Amino acid sequence: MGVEVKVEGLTKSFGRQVIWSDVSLTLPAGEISVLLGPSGTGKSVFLKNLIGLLKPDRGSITIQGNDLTKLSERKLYEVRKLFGVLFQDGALFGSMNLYDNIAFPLREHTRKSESEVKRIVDDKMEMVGLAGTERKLPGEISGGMRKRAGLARALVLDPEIVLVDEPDSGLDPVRTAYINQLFVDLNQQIGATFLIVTHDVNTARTVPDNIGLLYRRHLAMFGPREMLLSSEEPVVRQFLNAQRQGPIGMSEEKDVGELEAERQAGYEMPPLPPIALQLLPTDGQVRAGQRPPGAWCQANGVTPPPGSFQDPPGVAGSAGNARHAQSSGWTKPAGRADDDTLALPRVEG
Ligand SMILES: Nc1ncnc2c1ncn2[C@@H]1O[C@H](COP(=O)(O)OP(=O)(O)OP(=O)(O)O)[C@@H](O)[C@H]1O
Repeated sequence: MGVEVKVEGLTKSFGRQVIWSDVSLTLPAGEISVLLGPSGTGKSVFLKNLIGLLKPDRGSITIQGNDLTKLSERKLYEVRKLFGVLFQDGALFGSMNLYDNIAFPLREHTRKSESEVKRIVDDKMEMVGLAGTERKLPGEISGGMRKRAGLARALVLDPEIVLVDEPDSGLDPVRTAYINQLFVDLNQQIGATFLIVTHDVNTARTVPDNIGLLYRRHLAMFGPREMLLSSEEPVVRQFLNAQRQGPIGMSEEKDVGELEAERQAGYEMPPLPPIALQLLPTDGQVRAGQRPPGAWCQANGVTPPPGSFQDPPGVAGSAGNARHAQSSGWTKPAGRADDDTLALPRVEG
């Protein structure tokens, strides 16, 4: 399950306002990718282009050999069935209970019997932890539950590609952590290709296999998580480390004067923080797209920042690392203390 999405030279404007131009990236089949960018850089517009709700000015979006930008409305309707989308607010119908909201795409797009619909809805509600809330109305539940209901609805047609727009908006950090874990678990269970649009740096640091950053109407960088988290590229470094110092200003980019003032004030970019361990599925299995910690750095001769790939404080006995080791063939080199810096993956044969 999960299909590749290949975007080449995509450009979108509204009238004379260019939102972004020449965006090229490939979402690898079955992997989780995150798209970051300052507010207003066109991340949501990018998602809407991917599902054909907006038409780009130029460029192509290729899925299973079809260029979505060139499809007829009828063919596009068919290809859209590959997608499950979670919009920012869950986009639930306020007058329908959760069961009917989640059943809606099945009743609308398939000829399944009501007993079959019930089986699928029950299954998806269980997957997102909402079993027992079928009769609740969207207005009676929390924002986090609404998102999970929206997610269940996005899953009912068994999508190959799941698009998520700002899952953390309006959620506290704990609920954000829960929903992030849910994405990892779902990716492991259904194997779909995930693209998550977010501003949340912690999500970007711990969830995806790949990260992209939109900035100044371009895709500044897109690639494996470890590549961006060890990047010295000023924009990438500033954004991923949530710093004030760097080229991104209050309203998009800083001008030359602001940068010069910053330089004269002696501001320097702090050292790169450690690369966190990537979240594992809760059942301890490794997702198909998951790479062993440090694999990209090792393959590319990059020394990760000190302290990388350690368990977060409070995880006794390096349980997380042990789980990585167990399931990915990765081992911590002998003779290194638990609080030592980097342990690289074992290179096979
Ligand atoms: N249908 C539309 N017509 C005209 N302009 C639009 C339309 N949709 C979006 N825009 C403009 O495109 C720009 C990018 O909007 P978008 O919502 O994609 O940004 P974003 O990166 O998702 O922002 P945020 O992180 O704040 O949600 C904004 O200037 C917005 O006003």
